[in-house]
Amino acid sequence: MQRQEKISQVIVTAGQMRDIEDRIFAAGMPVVALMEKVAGLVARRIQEIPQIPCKKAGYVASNSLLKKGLPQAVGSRVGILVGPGHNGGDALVVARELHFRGYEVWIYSPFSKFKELTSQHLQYAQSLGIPIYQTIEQLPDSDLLVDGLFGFGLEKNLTDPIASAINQLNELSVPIYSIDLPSGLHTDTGVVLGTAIRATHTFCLGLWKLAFFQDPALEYVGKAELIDFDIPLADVEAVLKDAPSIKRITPTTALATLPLPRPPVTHKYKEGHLLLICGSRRYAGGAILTGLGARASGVGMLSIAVPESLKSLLVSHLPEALIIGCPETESGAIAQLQLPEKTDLTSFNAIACGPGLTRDATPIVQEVIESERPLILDADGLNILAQMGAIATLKKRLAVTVLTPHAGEFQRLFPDIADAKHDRVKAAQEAALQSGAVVLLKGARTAIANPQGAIWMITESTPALARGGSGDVLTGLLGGLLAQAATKQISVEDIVATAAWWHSQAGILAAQERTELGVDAFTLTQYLLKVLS
Ligand SMILES: NC(=O)C1=CN([C@@H]2O[C@H](COP(=O)(O)OP(=O)(O)OC[C@H]3O[C@@H](n4cnc5c(N)ncnc54)[C@H](O)[C@@H]3O)[C@@H](O)[C@H]2O)[C@H](O)CC1
Ligand SMILES: [K+]
Repeated sequence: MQRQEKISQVIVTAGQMRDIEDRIFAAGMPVVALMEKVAGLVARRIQEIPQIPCKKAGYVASNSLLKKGLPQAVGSRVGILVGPGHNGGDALVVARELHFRGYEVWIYSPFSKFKELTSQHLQYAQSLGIPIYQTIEQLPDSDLLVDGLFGFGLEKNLTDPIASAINQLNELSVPIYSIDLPSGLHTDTGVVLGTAIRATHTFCLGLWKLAFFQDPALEYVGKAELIDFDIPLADVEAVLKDAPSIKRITPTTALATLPLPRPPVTHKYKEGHLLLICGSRRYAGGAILTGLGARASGVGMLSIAVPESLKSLLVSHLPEALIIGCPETESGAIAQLQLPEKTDLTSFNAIACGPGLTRDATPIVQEVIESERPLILDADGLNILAQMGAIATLKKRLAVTVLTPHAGEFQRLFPDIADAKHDRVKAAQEAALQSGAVVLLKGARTAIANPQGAIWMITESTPALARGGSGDVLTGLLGGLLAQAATKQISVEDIVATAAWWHSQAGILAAQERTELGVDAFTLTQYLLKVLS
């Protein structure tokens, strides 16, 4: 794999980034030189992005310049927000470079103490005649702001005057480009420390920081871009070797698994046999959507257990599947798993259980949990598991379990684990460690954790997927892939991460073609294969 691809898959905490940086400095790279290099790259990127100056400037960007995306120094007034640490130092190098490129630059910095290097850059900027303001009221109009207030060194809540200054700067209708991460976000949890810059664009330096993929940060980072400044892979590997890895799923990693390879000579049972257990009289549609998700996975054989009264409906939607009509409760839930003759749960390579079951199907969920087959639990499968006591029940399982909760289901499953909304990555990690299951925690950015503490992040998604039934599609898709993986030597974690990536990409593609409003769960099933074609 190419260095750049490897670098783009890594996600680090603030502590790990600092350790990597320390190794580079210890090896002889001067701090000054690194700052110069990094901030130089940022300054160049800022010049490449076409600016649309604010109307008050009385300057209208020429269309031809915008179309060509050419740098546009003349008329661009740039405000540089400078903090006390090295993030501020980066910003001052950017200020100096833009000044020399003909931009009209001013600096805002309400601090009186700076780190040594930052202080030197500030002094030089002043000597160049770049105006420096300490109060927000003094600031002139600008077409663009560059945010270098805080980077990964911020740990405490922001207070006034800086907090109210940030709030006022956010109110200006001026694009804000943040250096490393929007000032005010916690680098690891993405939590807003009092207040934070709402960036239009963020240049993440060197390696992706965890905050970029935590739900609370998403509305602050804008368009995020990694600025690769040639960190040696050996330093990254040395720092991360003993820590549980956190990896982004990129198209390269997902497409290394998809489409699952098929030998030229095979038969349907060699390509995986999946049992879906889903649906009730009340929630019939969920069973269809789960089945359609499984269909897109290419699974060799699909059996779907539903309440008897849903059988003909399922047959009409999924003629290729074996539909197993089961005796039902008065409420219309599956009362008993009545598998065809000569079949028992060991006949299946994987079982996916939950969508649309209702809680009346408790005995069925108990039965599959006791089986020794790879099992995916979703929706009511998770709610029933929560009632049974998730951790104690899962620990007894002899085969792999994959849980696919959203934050609410997660809380019911693992009430003693810290709030999944606060630090989703840590929450998923803890749940997997304690239960021995693979945990896929759904959210704006899905996190997947295995019992060894490793994490996979789905870093691209769309709010179009926040819609009833889209989780059912994922469960079917994942089930189909898991059943096939059993014969193909692919790890469960890779399969789970791949399924989640595929599902998100289908949502993104469908939203591009049909708008975010046009991605109902049935439509989503129709876009799954388009992602691969
Ligand atoms: N990672 C790299 O390889 C490179 C990073 N660079 C840049 O450096 C920053 C990190 O710099 P650091 O000085 O460690 O931290 P910050 O600039 O984020 O700020 C810390 C600074 O702020 C003070 N402080 C902390 N919390 C508060 C608060 N709530 N209120 C007020 N002041 C606060 C603290 O005392 C420190 O003085 C990284 O993000 C990059 O932008 C390099 O330039 C290049 C290589
Ligand atoms: K920043």
